[in-house]
Amino acid sequence: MISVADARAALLDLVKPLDVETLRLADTAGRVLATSVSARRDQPPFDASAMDGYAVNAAEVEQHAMFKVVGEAAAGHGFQGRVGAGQAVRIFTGAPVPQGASFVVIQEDVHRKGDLITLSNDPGTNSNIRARGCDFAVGQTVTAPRRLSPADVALLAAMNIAELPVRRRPVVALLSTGDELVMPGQTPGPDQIIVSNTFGLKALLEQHGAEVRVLPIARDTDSALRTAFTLAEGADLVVTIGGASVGDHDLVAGVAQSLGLERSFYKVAMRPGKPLMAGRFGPRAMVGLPGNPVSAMVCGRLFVVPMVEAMLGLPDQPDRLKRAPLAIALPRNGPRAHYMRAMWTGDRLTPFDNQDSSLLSVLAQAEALVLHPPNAPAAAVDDLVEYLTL
Ligand SMILES: Nc1nc2c(c(=O)[nH]1)N[C@H]1C(S)=C(S)[C@@H](COP(=O)(O)OP(=O)(O)OC[C@H]3O[C@@H](n4cnc5c(N)ncnc54)[C@H](O)[C@@H]3O)O[C@H]1N2
Ligand code: MOO
Repeated sequence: MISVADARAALLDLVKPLDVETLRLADTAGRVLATSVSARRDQPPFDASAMDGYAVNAAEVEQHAMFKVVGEAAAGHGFQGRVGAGQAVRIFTGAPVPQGASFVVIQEDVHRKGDLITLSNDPGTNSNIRARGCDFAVGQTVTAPRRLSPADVALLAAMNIAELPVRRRPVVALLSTGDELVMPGQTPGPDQIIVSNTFGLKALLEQHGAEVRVLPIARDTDSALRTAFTLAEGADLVVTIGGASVGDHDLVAGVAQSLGLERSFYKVAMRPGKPLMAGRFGPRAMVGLPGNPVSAMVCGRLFVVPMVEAMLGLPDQPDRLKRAPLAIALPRNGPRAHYMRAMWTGDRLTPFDNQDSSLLSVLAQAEALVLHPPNAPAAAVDDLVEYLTL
């Protein structure tokens, strides 16, 4: 058995950043920017009015001052002349501030009669002008690698970048094995259950940017597994679920090795998830997840998500554990790192009583995984523990 940290390092060794593709800006949300890009313009490209009102020379602004309105500046239609002494230009939000003007008096502070305005209220000291380039200036960069948020996409649009270099999404083939499994919506036999891990992992990995292919469930025979593996052709990563343990029907390792898997490890000192396996499988990586549903999901979160991120070219961020006090005591731990499903009780964490790795109802309620390290002594109420937010 190897440690969680060694398993993580070995898994990251199996993958590398994928190719770069160019996409239209509108298709890039959630994708990972592969090369830094720079603004092609200043924003705003001119000094712009932030309010609807009247553009005047700041030196002339005082309560009761009067101006003659000589023209109009609207967004998309600037005023072409110059604002002279005693003059004002009617201006709207987003319009270029005309030459000669340096202050926008909001219309609420103005009394207008015909072409004449009087500053009826104190206009204050805020000029209501957004200086050219105050948002960003030409050449300002958005630095890669970066997963693009909706706000990033808006920023890149404003920078006039219509196409972007992004990493190809890693294709992950998910292969569930077991005679007991049927798809949701089917009628299970008396000894059967509904496959669940595939759906949880698909959701998890898609959330982190993978393109997931769900392969048909493989029966517990060598030939069914062989066929299933051939369907993973073209994937960057094959993830098997189940059949990883030591039982007579746990065939995954044997079949994969007969097809050329170079195993890099088998078994990790953790709970849940001990019978985790991984290796290089021809041109792709393979991870064999344990079948117990919580084990598969926890290993997916701790190990497969970082592999997806590495293929997307994102920097390795060893799961940054936070610390919080315990709401209940914990017994001493054995030799495996225990990732305990827990929920918040105020600002303290309460691991669930039942940590069995089959309990999806507990996992679904859990808000955090509390890490009880290998061979840790018993922990008391209010002792600080490390945790990972789910
Ligand atoms: N003698 C030993 N037995 C077991 C050991 C051990 O060390 N010695 N380890 C246990 C641990 S820990 C785990 S975890 C499991 C892992 O077993 P497998 O990876 O071989 O998984 P299966 O036996 O195929 O299934 C376990 C359990 O999970 C259900 N399952 C499987 N796949 C799915 C799926 N896609 N969706 C929903 N549920 C699934 C399956 O029906 C079983 O109930 O081994 C222990 N045994
Ligand atoms: O390692 Mo198993 O995953 O505890 O049920």
